[in-house]
Amino acid sequence: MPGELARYIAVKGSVCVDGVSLTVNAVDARGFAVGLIPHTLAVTTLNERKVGDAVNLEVDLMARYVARLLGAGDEPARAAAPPLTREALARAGYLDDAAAGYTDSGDRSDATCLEAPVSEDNQ
Ligand SMILES: Cc1nc2c(=O)[nH]c(=O)nc-2n(C[C@H](O)[C@H](O)[C@H](O)CO)c1C
Repeated sequence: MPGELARYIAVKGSVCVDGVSLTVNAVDARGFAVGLIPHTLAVTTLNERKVGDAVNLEVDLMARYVARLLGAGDEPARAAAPPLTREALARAGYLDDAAAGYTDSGDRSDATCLEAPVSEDNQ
């Protein structure tokens, strides 16, 4: 796991692996652990992953907001989090779209996920 992502991953928090939302069960210095239920294995490509494969990781938006709020003066943390707006929260599923006055256009070009490739080299 790239070091810059480790700060955003916490037990019981969410992480996206190859686009699949998962719950973090454990974290240590080497990385994090998740459990995979049969449904997830059946309907995603995660059952094709082998030890050492590179995967796409996306960390939780709320974790990045917290890091941003706590990270005054920490430029990487501040840059990683988008501005905290009702629309951004609605896009991420934390607010009802209508209540936020936001209509989903389906356009994810301004998506707020922080992505990083993971390989054996940077674990
Ligand atoms: C939050 C979450 N956590 C897990 C998990 O820890 N393990 C797991 O196997 N599946 C989880 N899921 C469900 C998957 O995101 C879902 O099965 C896929 O996205 C396919 O719909 C979800 C939604």
